[in-house]
Amino acid sequence: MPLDASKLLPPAILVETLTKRFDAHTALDAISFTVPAGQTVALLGGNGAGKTTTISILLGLLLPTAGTVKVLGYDMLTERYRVLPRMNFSSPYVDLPHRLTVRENLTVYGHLYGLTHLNHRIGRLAEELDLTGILTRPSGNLSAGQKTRVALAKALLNEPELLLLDEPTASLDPDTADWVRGFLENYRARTGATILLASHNMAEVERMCDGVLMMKGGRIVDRGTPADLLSRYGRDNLEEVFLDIARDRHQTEIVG
Ligand SMILES: Nc1ncnc2c1ncn2[C@@H]1O[C@H](COP(=O)(O)OP(=O)(O)OP(=O)(O)O)[C@@H](O)[C@H]1O
Repeated sequence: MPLDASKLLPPAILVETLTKRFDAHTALDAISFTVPAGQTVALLGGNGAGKTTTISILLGLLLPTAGTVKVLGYDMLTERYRVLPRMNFSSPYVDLPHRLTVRENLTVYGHLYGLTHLNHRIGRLAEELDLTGILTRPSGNLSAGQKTRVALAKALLNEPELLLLDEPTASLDPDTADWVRGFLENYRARTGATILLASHNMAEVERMCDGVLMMKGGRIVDRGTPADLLSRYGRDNLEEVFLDIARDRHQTEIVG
């Protein structure tokens, strides 16, 4: 039987009893989950469920109130510097400086990662992501689809082993969104990278993800493969499962 290398690696993400409070508000309430190396896992949940807070803590942008976060085997509180070069993220809510051209932005980020052969790397990503014609355009003047492709190029500059994506296809037309999903699937197949994505698009999650973490009110209220969840809730698609969870219609009421 062939050996599955991912089983020999530490989980890409290990989160134990992670809590985040903003003053009196508990945004994350002692959540625990694992993302095995090489898998694509979705964080799902309604507005305010805690998805962005989780991703921000995984990136080291927010400090947890309590709990443990290990990324690629290292503690994010004490050994962040070891893992940051091996991970990256993309979010439609984080804009690149508007006045810098696309090439200038990618160059600045490439230097932050200490990358060598940066022009070659930018040229290659520009070809893959169809950016060659807009490298000299100011980043502030791009369409949503172009901005998403530039943000992905930024996220892939260091060829990350772990990619965190906050709503990777938000505000894209169906054709561009489909292209982005295909691109990410190819990236994962080529590099063996792990992807954690927050999404409101259930079809995207069914297509791309091995695992789903359903969040609500700062807790993980259900989890499993998309197929597990469909069968447990007796539903045909994840959108219906999502609505069942959002509206507190429990599996037992639906199935049994
Ligand atoms: N800096 C902050 N200060 C105070 N409260 C915050 C802060 N950041 C997030 N919150 C609160 O924490 C909760 C979780 O927010 P978070 O942004 O993680 O949700 P989300 O699941 O990403 O939602 P959405 O789908 O709307 O992006 C929300 O109630 C939010 O108002």
